[in-house]
Amino acid sequence: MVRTFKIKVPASSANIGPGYDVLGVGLSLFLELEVTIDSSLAHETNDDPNNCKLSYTEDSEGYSSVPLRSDANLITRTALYVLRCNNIRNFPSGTKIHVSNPIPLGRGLGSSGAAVVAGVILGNEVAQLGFSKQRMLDYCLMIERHPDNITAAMMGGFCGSFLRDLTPQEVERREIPLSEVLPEPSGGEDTGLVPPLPPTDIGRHVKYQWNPAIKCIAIIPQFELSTADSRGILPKAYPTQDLVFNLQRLAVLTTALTMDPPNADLIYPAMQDRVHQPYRKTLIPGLTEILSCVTPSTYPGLLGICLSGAGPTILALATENFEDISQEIINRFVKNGVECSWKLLEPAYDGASVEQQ
Ligand SMILES: Nc1ncnc2c1ncn2[C@@H]1O[C@H](COP(=O)(O)OP(=O)(O)O)[C@@H](O)[C@H]1O
Ligand SMILES: N[C@@H](CCOP(=O)(O)O)C(=O)O
Repeated sequence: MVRTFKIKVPASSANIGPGYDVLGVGLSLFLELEVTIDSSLAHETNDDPNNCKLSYTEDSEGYSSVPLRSDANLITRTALYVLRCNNIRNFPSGTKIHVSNPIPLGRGLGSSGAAVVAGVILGNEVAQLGFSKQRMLDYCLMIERHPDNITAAMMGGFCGSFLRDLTPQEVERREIPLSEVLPEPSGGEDTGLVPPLPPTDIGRHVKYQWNPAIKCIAIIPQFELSTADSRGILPKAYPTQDLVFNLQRLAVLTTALTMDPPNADLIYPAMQDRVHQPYRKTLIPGLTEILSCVTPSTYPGLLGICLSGAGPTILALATENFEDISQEIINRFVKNGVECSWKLLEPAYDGASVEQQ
């Protein structure tokens, strides 16, 4: 018997200004996996971690760069981690995975978060583990250690999330180097290790309302900026007044985005940040000018503007005038030698999904 199912996971924009590592909104741009498993072969034991056939549509973002070996590709490495935590070494023989990915890589639209969520769901479906989304979040957070993209991609909508304090024993389990959590890419000796199960309820979240009149304009520069590099540039400590600056705005912003009609006089200042954007400006030409010069008073319809995730994409929240707003931001990037594309997106309210076919 052949099992076929489709996994869909939304992109996400994290931080939304002051909500560094806290806020994320799922977006209407979906990573999709078409999976086929020949269950007549599923019970065959096999020692090859690369026995599944992985392919991408030719129009997928990163088509020419993402690895197709399942112990090297982020989606399938993540799935292998879930399988191995549950005493299953590899994909069933005859597993085929065809990926369609419209989420630009390394741009601040949660491509890695979507890949990790898709991989955990894939592992859950292949092994028929019956995990809830909340339990799958634990596996995701063992791999992508900030909850904002992962939570928005898994749960959908506009989310706030935190990581709970772990017990010393859990920290010991949690602090396993990623190389032990995920199988080594091709060439690494398969140690046969069974990774410990992740602690439960590592991440907790709430889903906020979102005024549907508020649309998400993503202005996407053509250069990649890895999230790891963009996180590495941030200070390890902050002046109290900068943290208070962000906390105050975070508390106001989560409600301001639910209000009808939307109030730009509240949303625009509430989207300011002193924790990550000031330091990332050195990595993104034109960011300083764009965040300070494109305002609701110069562009009617604009509510707020910020770096999307770790960048370089700019997220502009607006109710109208989308073309003019995006063109102004594109023009300012071009003046700094950066070419861009743009997309008009909506929140993805339902998050990740699986459709049996
Ligand atoms: N659909 C995908 N398939 C395989 N790997 C992916 C996919 N999406 C993202 N990745 C991996 O994640 C990396 C980008 O992650 P990251 O630097 O966090 O940027 P982003 O802001 O897009 O999340 C890519 O270089 C690639 O290694
Ligand atoms: N809070 C994180 C969010 C990273 O989002 P991504 O879409 O760039 O992966 C950060 O700002 O580092």
